[in-house]
Amino acid sequence: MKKITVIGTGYVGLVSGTCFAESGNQVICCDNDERKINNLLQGGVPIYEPGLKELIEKNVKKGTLCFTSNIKQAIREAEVIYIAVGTPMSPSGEADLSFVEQVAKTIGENVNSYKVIVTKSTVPVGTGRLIESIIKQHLREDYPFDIVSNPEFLREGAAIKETLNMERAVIGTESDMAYQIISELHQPFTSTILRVSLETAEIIKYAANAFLATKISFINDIANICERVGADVTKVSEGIGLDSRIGNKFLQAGIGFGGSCFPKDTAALVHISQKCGYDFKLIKAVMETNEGQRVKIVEKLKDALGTLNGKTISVLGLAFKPDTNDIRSSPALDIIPYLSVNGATVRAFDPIAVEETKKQLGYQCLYFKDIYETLENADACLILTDWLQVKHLDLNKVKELMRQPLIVDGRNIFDLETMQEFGFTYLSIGRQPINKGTIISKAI
Ligand SMILES: NC(=O)C1=CN([C@@H]2O[C@H](COP(=O)(O)OP(=O)(O)OC[C@H]3O[C@@H](n4cnc5c(N)ncnc54)[C@H](O)[C@@H]3O)[C@@H](O)[C@H]2O)C=CC1
Ligand SMILES: O=C(O)[C@H]1O[C@H](OP(=O)(O)OP(=O)(O)OC[C@H]2O[C@@H](n3ccc(=O)[nH]c3=O)[C@H](O)[C@@H]2O)[C@H](O)[C@@H](O)[C@@H]1O
Repeated sequence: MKKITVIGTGYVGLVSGTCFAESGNQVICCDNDERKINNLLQGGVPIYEPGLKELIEKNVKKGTLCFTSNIKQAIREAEVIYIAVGTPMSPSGEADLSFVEQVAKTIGENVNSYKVIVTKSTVPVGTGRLIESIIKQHLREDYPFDIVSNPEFLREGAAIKETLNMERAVIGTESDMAYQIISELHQPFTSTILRVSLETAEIIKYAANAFLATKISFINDIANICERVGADVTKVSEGIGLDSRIGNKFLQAGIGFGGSCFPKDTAALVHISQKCGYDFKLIKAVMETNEGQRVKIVEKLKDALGTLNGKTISVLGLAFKPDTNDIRSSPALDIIPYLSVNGATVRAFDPIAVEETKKQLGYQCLYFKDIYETLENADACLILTDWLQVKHLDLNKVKELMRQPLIVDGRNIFDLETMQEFGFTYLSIGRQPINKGTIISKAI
């Protein structure tokens, strides 16, 4: 049992802290956002993540998990301190380290015994050393401490499952004692623990995200070729994915990657490489392809409708992917304002991300939690997130509700034969259009 303080109670901090409590440690999750902490103290959970609420309730009840905005006190009580604050993209594309630096200073000022200080936030190479020097600068007395990089690989929507059963833990540190402590913390979650240097651990995180982003842009480029040559990208994914050297994951073509990490981390990696004098052309191309996918889907829609002006468009999905209410860098945030500015009325559906989207887009669209209500009298349906509710749509009902049966699908949810059978005009990614140019408007 270790006393752990997690600084930053967001997606990563809250999930990690809760899972460390579940595996038998005494955990304090702290944050400088008092509203967030008050909400947690009152039993609320600021994010939607399957299984999280139950695990928080269980561990709070057991007394192994608590929340506070008194960060100084939480630092003093800890043996292990996890830094899990945000590292957002700055306007230049670089990772903004101001939250990390601020936390390092507060840690330095409050260290009162030996502590292991672990970075879980995704940070550019060299940040571990920077944290070490900031802490040293602010120490009140000459207390010993060790620095560790322990990057996070969880996926939103599967965060609890993937933390309790992680595929691997990467621990970057020079200290044998710190390695011992952090590897013991991970033993309940995985037997695959890789010990590396601080710098190697930091770059492993960026390399992992950049590689996954590359797979997505690669298949999207192949999808764009498929459209031109009459092939089907879903079959191409299957065909190449059967090769165990390639694997079938992250080969789903569509509107490209969103979320709080791939866009930010690919941009940060470009800066990391520039800083060390390397021109990482591949990752720049990955980003360019990704941006192009959002434009392409809107072009397909415009092309099918003739004009956006005066049209009613039902957008299905606001979150950047299913099972999360996270809308950071979600395609919907770019696409809805574009449709609206160009004269369309947008009716948007999402099962859980409506409140978050309202905060950003306000009344640029009408919001619905009922998927069928969203589709009433629509000239087109635009699928942006592969929610289960979208996959399970009753297509007969959809056809009845819409003004004309036009679906533009950014996630390749339906098979072409089904859409042909139901008589939709169906435009997807990397596959042949169905009934293009034959939309028949219903008289209403
Ligand atoms: N969201 C994800 O799925 C993953 C995120 N990461 C990385 O983990 C880090 C955190 O990401 P998220 O949890 O998504 O961010 P988040 O924005 O959800 O949470 C960060 C939290 O840190 C708090 N904070 C900021 N400054 C603080 C300070 N000085 N003192 C105390 N608290 C402070 C904020 O109030 C916020 O609650 C980022 O570096 C991200 O790249 C890594 C893997 C997965
Ligand atoms: O560093 C992070 O924050 C995390 O980033 C991603 O996790 P996440 O952003 O939660 O979501 P993913 O499931 O990876 O999806 C990212 C985006 O790629 C898109 N995607 C994913 C897979 C695919 O085949 N095609 C595709 O377009 C998704 O729709 C989504 O917009 C990584 O998968 C995690 O390992 C990592 O820890």
